[in-house]
Order: sequence, then structure tokens, then C-alpha cells
Amino acid sequence: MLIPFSMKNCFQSLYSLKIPTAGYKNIAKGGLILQSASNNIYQNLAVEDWIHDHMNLESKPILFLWRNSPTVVIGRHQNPWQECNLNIMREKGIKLARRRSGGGTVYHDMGNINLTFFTIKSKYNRMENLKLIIRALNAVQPQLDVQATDRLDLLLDGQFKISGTASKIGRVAAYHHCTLLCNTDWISLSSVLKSPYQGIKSNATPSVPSLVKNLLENDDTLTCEVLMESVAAEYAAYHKIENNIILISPTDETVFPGINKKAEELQTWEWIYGKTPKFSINTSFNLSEQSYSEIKVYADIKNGRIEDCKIDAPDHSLPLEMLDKLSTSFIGNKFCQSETSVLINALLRTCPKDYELNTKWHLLCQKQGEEDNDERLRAERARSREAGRKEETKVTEIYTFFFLNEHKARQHHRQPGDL
Ligand SMILES: Nc1ncnc2c1ncn2[C@@H]1O[C@H](COP(=O)(O)OC(=O)CCCC[C@@H]2CCSS2)[C@@H](O)[C@H]1O
Repeated sequence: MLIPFSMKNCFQSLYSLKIPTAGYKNIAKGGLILQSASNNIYQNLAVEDWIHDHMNLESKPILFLWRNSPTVVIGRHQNPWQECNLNIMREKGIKLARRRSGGGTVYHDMGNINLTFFTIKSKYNRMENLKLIIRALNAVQPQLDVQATDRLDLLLDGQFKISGTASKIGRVAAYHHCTLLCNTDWISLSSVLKSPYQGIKSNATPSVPSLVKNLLENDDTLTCEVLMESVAAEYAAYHKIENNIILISPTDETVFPGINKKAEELQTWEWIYGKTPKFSINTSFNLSEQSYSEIKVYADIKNGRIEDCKIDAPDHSLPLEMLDKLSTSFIGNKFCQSETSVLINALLRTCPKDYELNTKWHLLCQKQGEEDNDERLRAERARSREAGRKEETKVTEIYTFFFLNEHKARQHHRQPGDL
């Protein structure tokens, strides 16, 4: 049964659960089942943080059920440039979030359920939680062949991943959270979970790609709603509590004091990009399709900012000073689209007088040719116009190298069942 949060007076503020009250004890004796009323990833991750930081989980474990609008969620120690296609995400309005738990990158949308199992550290048991999910799936469809693997994925029919796991273990509290693919948009999933970048070197945690499948493809009764109800029923039975799902609002400060600040922090550039482990990019491109002058670029990126950058033309097609000027200007800047385009626009205004050099400078800094039939570049220009910038964003070779070099992307072909 789903209890709307207007009934929250039953237990006042969840915050007060730190000191359990007699009234509360009657409602959630051996645990709580919560469901988020929000589909915003940052708000939902903030609920996880809040419960982890503030709730007394001793003898009161919590199951939190939540879903998100389209989002790519990277692990705490991952590199977003290495894991996903930020350009496609930008175009499609798909959010990027960094979670506090480790592990790989997954795609969320309303066809994917997230389940967070909170316990005190000593009761943390991921395999038990996965077995509970398998029982819930089999309660709806006994024919379903779902197994947990050693790396705590759930596999359907021995080969298709339907769930990925990650966890965070604190000093006192711990949580295990996992996904469950019911009816996710596999086209989006497969297009955003590959990076266009080549030549990235880093110690960031790499994801482990798998063949994935939606449960609904096996049985059309396995909707997100049915599965959430079933997992809740199984959790209630296991913990011998009433099967009540409490609907919570993650922005309600009366229930979760300080939660909006947590959600804001999770949305900052400094958290999402700035926490990327140090990495370097070493790559090259041709000045234009006609001229085969090779430009080599090397950049070190620390805390999301360009710490060192070298741009070289081994065939001396561009003077060293010009390349130095360009590379030096990148140092200290965020490795991000808007800062780079502002920078390049400024540089374009200082182009050399010599005609030949001037042309090359523009070739280096202003991408021509491809741009009119490139959807991404057109979108970028449209965004620039919308933003009312006096000068359109110049789309440049360097800019393309940094952000739009999808022409260098690895080609992936869908295999049966491959999302
Ligand atoms: N939603 C979803 N569910 C299951 N598997 C997925 C999903 N999205 C992508 N993938 C597949 O998993 C790999 C990455 O596997 P990998 O094992 O590297 O990473 C994970 O599984 C992390 C799970 C994190 C779960 C958290 C729970 C709440 S917030 S996110 C990816 O390349 C795809 O092949």
C-alpha cells in the first residue's frame, strides 16, 4: 500500500527518528519502505546522503525506491569524458550525476528502478538484498531465470544484465544500491554510454560493459510499478513489517532539514566534473580535410581543469609561438565547452597579420566545411543565438578536439539483446 506523504504527521519528521518516539515505533517496527515522489537524480541522491548521515538505522533498516528522468550516473572515482558521450547528452537534455558510491556508469530513465538498502554497517549484506529482489521477481513471474553473479550483477537467462550494484560504507551506516531494468530506452542507453574521446590516460575506475535487457521484453506484466510493489512486499515480509510504502518529497525541509543544500552540492561542476581523478589526453588531428597538416595535442587535466597543455605541429605548418599562445591560454581553464569557446573566440580576434598564417590560424581555430551538415554544431550555434550572445560561438578545430570529436568515436554495433 502506498501512503501519501500528507500522512507524515504519523511520524512527524524523519529527522526525529534519530531518537525513536513511541508513536513512530508502531508504524515502522523493524524497518521502513520509502518511495521518492521526485524523478530528479540530484534530489534522490541527496535523500540517500541524508538518510546515510542522519538516520539511526539500528534495528530499523530502510528500503528506498526511486526513479529518475534520463540521467547518466557515474561512480565516485570515474571520468565522465571517458565514460559517456557528453555531447549527445547535452543535445538530448540527459543529465549527468556523480554518485558517492564507487563502481561503473549506468543509464537511468523512468523504465529503470533504483533500490537502496540502508543498514548499519554490521548488517550490510548485498547478496541477501539481491536474493530478496530475485524472490520478488519470481513472485510476479515464477518462470523468470535470474541469477546473481560474483560481481553482484543480476543476470537474466544467464547472459543479460538487468541490475548493477554499487555501495557506500560509512563509519556507522552503509548502503547498497542497485538498478533494475524494466523498460529503459535502450537506444539512449547505448548511445550515451560510449565516449567519443581517444587517447585518454587515467587511473579512474573503468566501467564493465555488459549485454543488457529489459525485463519487460521477457514478460509484459513486469512493469516498474508491479516490480516496485513486489520488492516492497518481499522486503516487508523479510523484515516482518507492514507492507506500507511511504511516499516522500525530497525537497521537504521539514522532514529532511538541510536536504536542499545537499542536492545543490551534487549539481555543482566542482562535484560532477571537478572530482574526476587526474587524467591526460594525447591525440592528434588534421588541420583540415584538404591539408594534411597534423596537429598533436597533449593535455593534463586535474580537478577538471587544464593543468598543462602542449599543441604541436610536427611538420612546422604553424609557428611555434602561435601554438604556444594557444596552449598557454588553455592552462588553468575548466575542461569544459563554454570556457573553451570563450577563450577561442578571444584568440580569434588576435590573429596574425601575415595572410598565410592568418588562414592557418583560422583553420586551427575555426572549423569549416563539416559544420553545416553537422547536427551537433548547428545545435551549438542555435544555443549560442538563443543565449543572445552578440557573437556566435566559433566552432573550432581545437574546440572540436576538446568537445565534438565524435568522428573519432569507436563504432559499436548492436548485438541481439545488447542495449
Ligand atoms: N540501468 C542499468 N542497469 C543495469 N545495467 C546497466 C544500466 N545502465 C547501463 N548498464 C550496463 O552496465 C554497465 C556498467 O556496469 P558496471 O558494473 O561497470 O557498473 C554498474 O553496474 C554500476 C551500478 C550502479 C548502480 C547505482 C544504483 C543507484 S545510482 S547508480 C554499462 O556499461 C551497461 O552495459
